[in-house]
Amino acid sequence: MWVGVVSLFPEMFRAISECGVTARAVANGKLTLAFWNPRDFTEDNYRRVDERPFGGGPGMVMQIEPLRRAINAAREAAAARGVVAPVIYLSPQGQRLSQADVQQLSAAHGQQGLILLCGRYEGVDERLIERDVDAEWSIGDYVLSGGELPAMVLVDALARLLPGVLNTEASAIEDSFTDGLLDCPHYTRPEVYDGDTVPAVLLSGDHAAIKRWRLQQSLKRTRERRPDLLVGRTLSKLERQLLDGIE
Ligand SMILES: NC(=O)c1ccc(NCc2cccc(O)c2)nc1
Repeated sequence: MWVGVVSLFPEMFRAISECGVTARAVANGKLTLAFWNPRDFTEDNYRRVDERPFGGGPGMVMQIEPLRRAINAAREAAAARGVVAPVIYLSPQGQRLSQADVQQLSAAHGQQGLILLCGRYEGVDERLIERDVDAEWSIGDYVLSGGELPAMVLVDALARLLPGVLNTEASAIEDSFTDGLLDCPHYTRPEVYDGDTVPAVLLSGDHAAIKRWRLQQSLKRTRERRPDLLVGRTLSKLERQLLDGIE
């Protein structure tokens, strides 16, 4: 998967290109990150990328031209690789991103690519969004100092869905729970910690019982913490029984 990033702080992305699962995906060529800094596409001596907002008010707004030039450079690089890459803008005004959306984005663009536009300051001139942005996404209802962290969140979530990035066993587990439920509790050694034991079923070796227990825990945890996730969800007969506490 090829991801073009338009950002004033490309060095921030070392957090995913140099650490963990995403770093391995970059190292083995499953994920490619390429960067364009709007400041390199300025023409004035001060390399201006922002200006005061028309109509007054606090903060600054990112100007159209450096962003357009950076996006066009990213588009050319994508085209040179035969990749058609939509431009995604991360902002609090975007659609709330869910795992289902990540799966859809992965299915639609996972093998191709994306261009991620990271805003700073109070955001970008609306005319840039109208002309060049294909989709606007938000990772949550809070304001951050830039779109870089949301962009890394999206890249991380997409990278985990790429074939071979997670070991097959882990991704199988992930799939069974990312079908809209919260994850079950997890335990590992020691078996007893300061008097606290591990649920016996997990030590039983009865894989059917373990699978049932984990599903029941996910369902109960989801009902307790995120009942909204169960709204409109058709439960299987087994899920209904497990939720109602019938072992
Ligand atoms: N919730 C998010 O995905 C998110 C995204 C970006 C961001 N900051 C940069 C920015 C960008 C645009 C407008 C704006 O007001 C702020 N903060 C939060």
